Amino acid sequence: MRDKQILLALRSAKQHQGGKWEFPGGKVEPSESVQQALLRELHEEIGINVTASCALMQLEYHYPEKTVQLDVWLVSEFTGEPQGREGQPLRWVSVAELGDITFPDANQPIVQRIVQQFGV
Ligand SMILES: Nc1nc2c([nH]c(=O)n2[C@@H]2O[C@H](COP(=O)(O)OP(=O)(O)OP(=O)(O)O)[C@@H](O)[C@H]2O)c(=O)[nH]1
Ligand SMILES: [Mg+2]
Repeated sequence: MRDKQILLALRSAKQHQGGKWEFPGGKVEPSESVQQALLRELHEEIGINVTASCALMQLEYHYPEKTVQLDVWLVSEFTGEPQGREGQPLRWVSVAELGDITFPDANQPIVQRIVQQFGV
């Protein structure tokens, strides 16, 4: 989050839940903590260095083809200017705009929480 706006990235067509907007991130590797994965994924995918973050929520969602456990963190400070380092389009949206965006089905409670916590 920066200046009350939230950064989203477009998942590529060939990824799971492709063509939908995501909160940037990725899978935790066996050797690392969730915090380490957060820092690594955001550096790899959008080229930023996270300097302040806090846990927002955890959830589990059963897609027909797989189950995901999402550990969602709010990044409030970072250095570097975000860029789609894997060619993915990025966009900044206000909390009010979140309702108009197509997210993976698992994300509904995350959007609700952000609106609760940061919406007007
Ligand atoms: N990053 C991210 N993943 C999400 C969100 N919502 C959601 O259901 N997911 C699911 O969680 C999983 C995250 O994996 P990922 O594709 O980001 O993992 P990754 O960066 O390591 O990339 P990979 O595709 O190379 O394995 C995917 O199955 C994705 O569909 C979201 O908002 N952000
Ligand atoms: Mg990813």
